[in-house]
Amino acid sequence: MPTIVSCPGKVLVAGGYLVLDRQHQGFVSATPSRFYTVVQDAGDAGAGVERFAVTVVSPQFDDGRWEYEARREDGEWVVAAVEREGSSSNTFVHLSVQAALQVASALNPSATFAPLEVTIVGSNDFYSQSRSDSAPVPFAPLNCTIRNVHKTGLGSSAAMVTSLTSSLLLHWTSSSSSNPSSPAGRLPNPDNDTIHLLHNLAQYVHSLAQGKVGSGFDVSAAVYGSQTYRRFAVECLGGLLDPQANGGSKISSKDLLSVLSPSLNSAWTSPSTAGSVTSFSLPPHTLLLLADVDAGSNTPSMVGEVMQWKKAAPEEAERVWSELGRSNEKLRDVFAELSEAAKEDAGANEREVAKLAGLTAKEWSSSAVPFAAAAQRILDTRALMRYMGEQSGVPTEPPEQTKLLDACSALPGVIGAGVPGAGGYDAIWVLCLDPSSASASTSPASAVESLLLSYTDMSVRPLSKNAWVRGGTFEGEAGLLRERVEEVEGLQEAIERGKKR
Ligand SMILES: Nc1ncnc2c1ncn2[C@@H]1O[C@H](COP(=O)(O)OP(=O)(O)OP(=O)(O)O)[C@@H](O)[C@H]1O
Ligand SMILES: C[C@@](O)(CCOP(=O)(O)O)CC(=O)O
Repeated sequence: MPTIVSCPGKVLVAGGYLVLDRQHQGFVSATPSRFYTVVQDAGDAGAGVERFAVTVVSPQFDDGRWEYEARREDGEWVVAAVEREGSSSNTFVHLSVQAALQVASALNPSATFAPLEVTIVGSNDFYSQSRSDSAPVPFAPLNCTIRNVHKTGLGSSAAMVTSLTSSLLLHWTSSSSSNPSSPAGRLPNPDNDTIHLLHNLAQYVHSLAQGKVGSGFDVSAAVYGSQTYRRFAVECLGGLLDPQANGGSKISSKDLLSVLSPSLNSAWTSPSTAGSVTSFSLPPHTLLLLADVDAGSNTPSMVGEVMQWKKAAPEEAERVWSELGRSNEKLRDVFAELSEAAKEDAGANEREVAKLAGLTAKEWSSSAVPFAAAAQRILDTRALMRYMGEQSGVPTEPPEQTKLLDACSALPGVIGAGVPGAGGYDAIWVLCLDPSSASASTSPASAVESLLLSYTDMSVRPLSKNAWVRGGTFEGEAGLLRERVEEVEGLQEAIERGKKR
C-alpha cells in the first residue's frame, strides 16, 4: 500500500514581519491547492538490510528525478545522492529523505527497509501556467526545470517538504495510531503527538534547506491548516541549525529525535519557547481570491531592511509594531464574530451577504453592518503596513499595488484586498462576498477576476478558482491529510507520467 500525505499552501493574510517575533502573531489561510507525496515500496523489505535505493520523481519538471542510496554506516543511516548525467541536485528533497530516515530509525531501531519510489506533485496553482485557453490537467507538466519555474507564492517548498517528510516517516514507522477527531469519510490522520513530531521535523528540514530561519508559518500551515500562528523559539531546535554544533560532524539519529520529539524536548511545550496554533477562519460565504503579480520581490532582503530599521529606530518601530499587531488581531476577531453570527443564524447571514454583494464596502458603512467593520479593519492594517514600509524604505505596499488593491476594493461585494506575507510585488489577495444566490458570472469574484484579467498597469494573473479559499469550508482550512490515490483527481496519471522518466 502506498502512503500518501497531502499538505496545503498558505496565504499570510496579516502579520508579515511581525510574525518573525514571538510577541506577535500571523494570521494564515491554508489553500485548497495542495502538495501530494506518494511513497511506494519498490521491492521487499529485508531484515538486516544495510543499503537501499530511494528514487524521488517530480513529474511536473524536466529535471524532476533524484536518486539516492541510503547506507547504514556504523549504525547510522546516511543518504547519498547518486549522480547521473543531466541530473540536478535538490537540497530540500535530499535533506527531507535524510532527516526522515534518521528519525524513523531512531523511533524503531529494528525497522526494516525496502527500496522506495516516491512521487511528488503540487497543484497547478503553485506555479505560473503557460497561457492557454484550455484548463491544464491536474499536476500538469511545466515543460521546464525546477530552477526556471515561476512560483506564485503559495509556499511550494514548505508544502513539499512537509508532505515528503511526513509521508516517509509515516511509511517507515507504519504509524497506525489515529486521531479520533479525523474528518469523517477520510483516512484517519495520525494522533496529535505524531502530528507534532511531523511538524517539528518539517520545520527543521525546511529551515536547514533554506539556510535561514523564517517564522515557520508556512510549514505550520502545511501541518495544521488555517491558523493564528505564534512562532516557536529557535531554542527548540537546539543547535541543529548551527553547522559548528557537534564539532561539525553529523548529528546521530538518537540525538536528532531527542531534539525534534515533543515528548523528549520540553522546549516544544514550555510556555517561554513553544509556538502556538489557534483558530483563524474566513467567514462563511466569503471567498479569498488570489492573484500572482509577475514583477516579484526578494523577501529575504525586504526582511533584512525592515529589521535594520527596527534596530535603528527601536522606539518608533516598537510603537508601529504594537499598533499593527493590535490591528491584525482586530481583523481576526471581526472574522471570528462574523463566523459566529453565521453559525447562529445561517439564513440571516445568507440574506445579508446577498444584499451587500450588490453594494460597495463604502456603501455598507452607512448601515454599520459587521461586514463594514471587517472592511475597515483591512484598510487600517494596510495603512499601517504602508506606514511601516515608508519608514523602513521597504515597498511593503508599493504605489502600483495600492492602485490595484483600491480598484478591487471599490467593486461591489468586495470586503477588501491586500498584499500577502512580506508584501511587495509578488501577489495580492482579494476578499469578497460569495452569495449562494449569485450565478458564477454575476458574483463579486467574477467581477474581480474580470478586472484583474483586463488590468494593464501591471502584469497580474488571477490564480485558478481551484486555489481560491472559501471561508468556513474544510477544503479552505485543512492541514496535513492522509490520502487515497483513487480519491485525488489526476494523481494516478501523474504517477504514471513519472514512471516514464
Ligand atoms: N514539485 C517539487 N518537487 C521537488 N522539489 C520542489 C518542488 N517544488 C518546490 N521544490 C523545492 O523547493 C525549492 C523552492 O524553494 P523556495 O524557498 O525558493 O520557494 P518558496 O519560497 O517555497 O516558493 P513559493 O512560496 O513562491 O511557492 C525548489 O528549489 C525545490 O528544491
Ligand atoms: C516576512 C515574513 O514574515 C512573511 C513572508 O511571507 P511570504 O513568503 O511573502 O508569504 C517572513 C516569515 O514570516 O518567514
